[in-house]
Amino acid sequence: MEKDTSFLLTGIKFNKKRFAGDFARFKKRKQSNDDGSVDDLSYFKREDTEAENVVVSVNKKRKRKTKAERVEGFSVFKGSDSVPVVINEATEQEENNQKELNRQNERDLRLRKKYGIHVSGNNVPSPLQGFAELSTRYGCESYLLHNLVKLGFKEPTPIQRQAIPVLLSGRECFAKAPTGSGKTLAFVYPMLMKLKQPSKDGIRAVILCHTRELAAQTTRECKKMAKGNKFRIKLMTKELMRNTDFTKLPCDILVSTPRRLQLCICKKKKKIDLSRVEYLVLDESDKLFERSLLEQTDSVVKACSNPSIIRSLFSATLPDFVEDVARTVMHDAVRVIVGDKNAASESIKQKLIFAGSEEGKLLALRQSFAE
Ligand SMILES: Nc1ncnc2c1ncn2[C@@H]1O[C@H](COP(=O)(O)OP(=O)(O)OP(=O)(O)O)[C@@H](O)[C@H]1O
Repeated sequence: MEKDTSFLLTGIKFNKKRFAGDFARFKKRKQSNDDGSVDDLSYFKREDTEAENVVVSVNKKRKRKTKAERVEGFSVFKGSDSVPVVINEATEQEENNQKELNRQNERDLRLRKKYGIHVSGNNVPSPLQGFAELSTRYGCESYLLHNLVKLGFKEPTPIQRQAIPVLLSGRECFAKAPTGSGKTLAFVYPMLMKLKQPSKDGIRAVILCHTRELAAQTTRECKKMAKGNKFRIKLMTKELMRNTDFTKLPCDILVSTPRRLQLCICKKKKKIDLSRVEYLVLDESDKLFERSLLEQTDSVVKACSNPSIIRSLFSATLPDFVEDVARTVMHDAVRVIVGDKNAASESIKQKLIFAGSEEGKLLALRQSFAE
């Protein structure tokens, strides 16, 4: 027993003679080890390679540390060391993401400044650099891009740059931009992109306009932009109101004035169902919220009862009371303003003349018209 203990403490004294056969075999094996050609270590080698792969993106300092640890050769520690490396990698990834986000925010700010776009709201999507991004960022179908080319539109207008990404990201929106700045395309394109294909599920989008003329014009624009797809785009005419069984009307997008649509909502029979509407646009919304149209506009907004509806307000001016009323029904809306809020369009020339009196005012006006 004692002998056994000393054997453990002092190590092995190998009797070369007695174990000559084994010794010869052992020696052979040792030589092979020295050559470095033995397969036994291949498992660790493989592990080393894996460890190297893990640290590839980590900085050099950390890489050296891992190598030093590897020299000690304790695979069990190597294994546990890979945990902090992974955690560091995750932190580094987060840092990189944050840096990229900051860079993106700077790019967005620059672009907005360049085009006079002002936004407010949470996480406002980046403005479009060009129409090509409709395809790269949002997978826009080729027929829509083709229509842009046919219409001769090369670059998005400022309101289109910002309002389109907002609506495509499923956000509700207040948009204010001067007359003639391309607001129609800004709300029609995202609508067509989101609706994707015609469907028999009833009316899926409504565009409300304050006059019949504007409704007719918007319908024409909408049809031009949708060319190449079989969307059923209908204008609410007097005839349609009188003779249509709205329960059977094949229609994807309906354009109407609030008054006409309200009458169809209130019909006793064959009335219109707006409960599946996914997109509601109030064009020239400041006019739709005027006293004469407010009640009718309100009944249309209420009839569009789909909880996941996306509502948007487009207008050349955005009075505070319109925004206040609209905010009571809209969720997490983004406000997009091109130019100054409620300022006249830049294309309108303004001049201040000191007239002195009422008479002087008339004189100044006459003179101005004569110029
Ligand atoms: N990206 C674009 N590039 C060139 N022209 C465009 C672009 N987008 C729209 N337009 C054209 O600009 C004109 C004005 O557009 P639109 O009627 O949509 O303006 P709007 O802002 O809705 O004006 P309003 O306030 O009078 O309704 C139209 O003739 C339209 O075809």
